Amino acid sequence: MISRLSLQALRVLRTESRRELGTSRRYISTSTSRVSQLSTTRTALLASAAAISTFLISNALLPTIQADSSSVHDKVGSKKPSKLGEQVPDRVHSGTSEKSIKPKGDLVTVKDVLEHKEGDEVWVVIKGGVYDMTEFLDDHPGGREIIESNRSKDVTHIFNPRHPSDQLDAENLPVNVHHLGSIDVENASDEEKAELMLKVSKDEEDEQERVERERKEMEQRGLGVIVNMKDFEKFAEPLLSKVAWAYYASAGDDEITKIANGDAYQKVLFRPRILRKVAQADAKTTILGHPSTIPVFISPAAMAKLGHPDGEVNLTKGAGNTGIIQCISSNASCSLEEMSAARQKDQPLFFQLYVNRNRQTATELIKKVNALKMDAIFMTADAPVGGKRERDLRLKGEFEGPAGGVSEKSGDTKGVSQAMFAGVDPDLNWDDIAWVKSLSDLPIIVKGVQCVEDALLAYQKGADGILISNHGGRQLDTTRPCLDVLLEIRKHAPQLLRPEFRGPTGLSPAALEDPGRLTPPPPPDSKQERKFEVLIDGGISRGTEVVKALCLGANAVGVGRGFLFAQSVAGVDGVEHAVDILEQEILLALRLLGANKLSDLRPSMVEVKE
Ligand SMILES: Cc1cc2nc3c(=O)[nH]c(=O)nc-3n(C[C@H](O)[C@H](O)[C@H](O)COP(=O)(O)O)c2cc1C
Repeated sequence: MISRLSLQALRVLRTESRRELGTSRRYISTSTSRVSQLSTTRTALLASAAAISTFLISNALLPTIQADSSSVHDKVGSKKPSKLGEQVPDRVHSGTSEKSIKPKGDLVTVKDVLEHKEGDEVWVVIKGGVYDMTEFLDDHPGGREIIESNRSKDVTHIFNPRHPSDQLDAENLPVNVHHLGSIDVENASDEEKAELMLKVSKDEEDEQERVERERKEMEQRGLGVIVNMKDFEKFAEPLLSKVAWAYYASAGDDEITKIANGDAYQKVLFRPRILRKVAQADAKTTILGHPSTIPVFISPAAMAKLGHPDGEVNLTKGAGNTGIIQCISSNASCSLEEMSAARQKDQPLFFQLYVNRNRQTATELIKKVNALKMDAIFMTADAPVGGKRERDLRLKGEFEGPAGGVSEKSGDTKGVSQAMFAGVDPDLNWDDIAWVKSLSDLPIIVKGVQCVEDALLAYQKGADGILISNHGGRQLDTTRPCLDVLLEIRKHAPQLLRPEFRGPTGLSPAALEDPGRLTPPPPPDSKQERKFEVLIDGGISRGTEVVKALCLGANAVGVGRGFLFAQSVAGVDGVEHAVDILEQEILLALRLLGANKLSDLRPSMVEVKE
């Protein structure tokens, strides 16, 4: 059976297929012997290729690059270009790469591909192109099994939702993946075509039908049925594939922290003030100096394409249209270029950095982030290794290939999450803040702070702020909810907060002395030496929760899953609707609290139940 995407590829190829077949035959045999010669030096090639291997982990967004003679400590391209798209680092293949001398556009017969079902060379077909993956097998973060078990197949429909659409462009292809030419489907027999196609299991067919049906139903319902952020999750579940749902919803072990993150906000209660003019209310703020219409940013969450074909680009567009800020994941399923192209003029974008264990690769990524005019780097520090996310692990077979299909469910295959962390440096440490700073002038935020000691260290080591986060409960389970970390910082290191937020929660003597004052003045000796922002995410789904976090001194909050589900349900419209819901809820909370704007908020407006 021919997959939908392959039919599309077939149509595209029809024009190309008229090219002379003899050439491609000659080319294939040449290429085969060349690869055989290369096999003697494979070890050496793999060693150097590993240095710049890509696909997904941090470097998914990276082009393959020539070894850079400049020091990794050089600041490169950190000055903002005047126009979007300027100063993108050169994307050059290694001059020694064999594939760079392969002619493009040659036709490879289906028969040739099928003949590689056995033997040393592992070929696959993706989006009409034939690729020799042999040298890349060990570098593939999802494991070699997924490629090996689908060798000589058209794997487009496994590839697409997990990789940026420009991943196969010459400049983004890992140096050890060789593009052999275009597949000649036109001249293949029906049997050969059938053999090339991945077998779609009944389960998978049913799932595709279910997803399409649910999407249509959702379109008919319209976004009016979604009145709060939790509704997005409810409506997203039926229209997501099992794999996507498991990946988005999963958290570490028993998911205790994930649940506690949200529940913690219930112990913070408001102390509203009355009889204040609240007709005018405004939720605008700045985050790291950049304007935002609400004090909420999109926390970086990978693999948005699992939920919607346009993936993270939905988040970029939705954020741009509503004036909020997206923090892009290192493991985004759209490329940085795709998101940059969708970015509006002057739209701020933050970038979340997983530091690759190969520091040259990490350096190139930071250079690229500089050159693409991102506005801050969020260095994720709570994920030296991936958490044990069991929903995801249980579906690992389905992640790797269609259930019941040709893909073998090997014990070594990885779920989506596990595949994500293969390249991350587990030795990332406090000195690396200085290292990142040596490569970029952008503000550095340490993401994943979970106790006051580390908040203090982040300040001491020169970070420009912290994101209190436990990765949405996806890492170490039974860590405290993020709100408790904010409370601990208030108690033991209030100097990290802005002066007006260092006072006590609840009733203060100053307020009793002047009950008409909405906000007691900041303590006189509370001069902050350096601008340092305290951000928080985890379990936030309500405007009231946003306002509570702000009363307690957070500059802004991040929302991860909420936006993933919103874009899954309705793409850009879903993101815009989510921002609208949050904005309305924040404004309502402000008004009912007796405040008109975020700068009115103070700790005295809440009380914390112990
Ligand atoms: C599906 C998913 C993928 C995520 N991917 C990343 C990531 O690539 N990098 C990162 O630093 N955090 C990642 N996170 C964590 C989020 O940035 C954020 O800390 C978390 O989602 C906040 O909790 P919430 O989902 O309850 O809002 C991810 C979270 C989810 C749910």
